[in-house]
Amino acid sequence: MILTELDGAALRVGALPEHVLRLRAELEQPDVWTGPPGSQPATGLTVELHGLGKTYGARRVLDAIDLTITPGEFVVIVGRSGCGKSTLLRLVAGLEPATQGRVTLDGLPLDGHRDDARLMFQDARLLPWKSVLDNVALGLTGHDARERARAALAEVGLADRAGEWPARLSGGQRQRVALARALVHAPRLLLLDEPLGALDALTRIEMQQLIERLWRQHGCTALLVTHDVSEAIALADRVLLIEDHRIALDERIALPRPRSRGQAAFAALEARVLDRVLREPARAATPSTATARSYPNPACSSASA
Ligand SMILES: Nc1ncnc2c1ncn2[C@@H]1O[C@H](COP(=O)(O)OP(=O)(O)OP(=O)(O)O)[C@@H](O)[C@H]1O
Repeated sequence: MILTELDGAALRVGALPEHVLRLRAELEQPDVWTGPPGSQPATGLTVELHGLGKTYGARRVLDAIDLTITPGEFVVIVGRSGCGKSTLLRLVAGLEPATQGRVTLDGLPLDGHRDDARLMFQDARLLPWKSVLDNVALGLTGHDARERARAALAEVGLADRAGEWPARLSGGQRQRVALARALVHAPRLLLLDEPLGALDALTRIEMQQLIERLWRQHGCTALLVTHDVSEAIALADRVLLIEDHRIALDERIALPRPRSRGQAAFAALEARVLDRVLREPARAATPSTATARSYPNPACSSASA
């Protein structure tokens, strides 16, 4: 049952609300391609960081980071506030230049923002004077632009809200529109900067499940920044911890999908990663030793970045 965890949460507050039942039906659709008719799922980009560093004036944020993200992988970045998570995402998005090293996508040096990499932020950033459909269709060209936008809205369960103004949607619905706006371009890389940070707990879990399903169907590579370790364990193939300007932990999450927070292995991993994130940086191991080797876990394998 996909929504065991959601059911559990809902049951604690009473009967399952109608929107949860609707979402359950949506999520339990077979895992088949639901993109625009005639289109194909994308192939995820390979993302490589070679000695990547960033300073703002005298402030060093990231230092000599090496990392390879394989096509279709879902990588989640966690770490204390201000450690450089969003900075890393912006560098991979080509929104800012690195001050040291470089990013390559499929082996090609990144040179500014690319159309096949799409971003989603905590704030949906919809244009309030355009309808939901026109927001999703923004930047699309061709006679079938609106049809493709409609298909993307259907993918996120909002086909019936196409003509609405963004202001009339809930926060969760606005984030669904933002997700549709990203996916309509068939991105090969999806960059998610704390997109669920402002949502309530139940909506957040719904959105995690939606993102996971659509990431799988679309076949893109995904890089997500979050403060929420539970969200990281729910979604990630790998969880990276940024600490002291470097990747201090690179933990492979081998739990089968879809995942449930009710599983003992989930809870154990969450507790272990959270414990590592909260450890005082001064007492943390150096990047070369702070791998899961210090935290043996039969369910997971891990490697230093
Ligand atoms: N444009 C900028 N100019 C100067 N300093 C910046 C700039 N952007 C970020 N910083 C600094 O870089 C550091 C890392 O910021 P970043 O936003 O990447 O952290 P974060 O881990 O995403 O934080 P949070 O979890 O609080 O969102 C912070 O000290 C921040 O003040």
